[in-house]
Amino acid sequence: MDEMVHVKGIAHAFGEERVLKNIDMAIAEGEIFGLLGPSGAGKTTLVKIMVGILEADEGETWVKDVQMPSLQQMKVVGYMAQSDALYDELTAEENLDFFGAIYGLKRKERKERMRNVMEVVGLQDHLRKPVSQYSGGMKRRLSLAIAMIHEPDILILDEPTVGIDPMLRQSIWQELQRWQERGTTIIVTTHVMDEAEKCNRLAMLRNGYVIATGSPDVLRAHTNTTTLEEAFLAYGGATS
Ligand SMILES: Nc1ncnc2c1ncn2[C@@H]1O[C@H](COP(=O)(O)OP(=O)(O)OP(=O)(O)O)[C@@H](O)[C@H]1O
Repeated sequence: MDEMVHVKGIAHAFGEERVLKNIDMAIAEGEIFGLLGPSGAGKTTLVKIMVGILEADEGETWVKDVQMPSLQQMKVVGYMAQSDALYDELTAEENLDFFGAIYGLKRKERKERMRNVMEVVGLQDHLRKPVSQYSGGMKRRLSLAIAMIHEPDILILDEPTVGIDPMLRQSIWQELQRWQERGTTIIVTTHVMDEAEKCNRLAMLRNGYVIATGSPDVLRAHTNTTTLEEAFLAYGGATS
């Protein structure tokens, strides 16, 4: 199986604070890969480096054999940030159209995919509404739809289901699994254990270090624990 994302010896600091310390990670094509860790562990910083919007102080990041940051790889990656990057004064349809055009989609393609991704996130009836009238959860869902509009090979989602109700969260995960079946690689940050459970493999992060990597079953088996929470603690993941 091909490697989609390869991170080698990544280190990064903000001022004096060393946020990532010697991170190595390889993510294969078609995996759902989770970055699990408490707030401040460095998950967002790491995904920003993978996406290419932040350059690490040390190390290399490769996405499909191209070294990041790379403008060319923008079309390969769909990124959903933790804070929504939406145009409030535009409608959802106009936002999707704008981002679709940036990714080089033709008008007809944009129309078709718009409908499709808005159904995935349950917003098909709100296409014409200005984003300023969206709730926080609706904005999250629209951000996910935007990350998906160009059908990227790799979806990188930073806490995609925060603020989304359990029913919709479940249906979004089902859709992510369908995308995976079609070959999409999905990288997702979370601190929710039941979401981590849905990942094929996980990297557990704490204080800028990867403390363990493996499938949920392997991580539990290695630590002789029954839950991922217990496994995280057994690997030294106390949050204090
Ligand atoms: N732009 C920045 N400038 C200064 N410090 C930053 C910046 N971005 C992140 N940090 C710091 O880096 C550390 C790691 O932050 P990061 O957002 O990567 O963690 P996280 O694991 O994603 O946390 P959360 O789950 O709360 O999103 C934190 O201590 C944070 O304060």
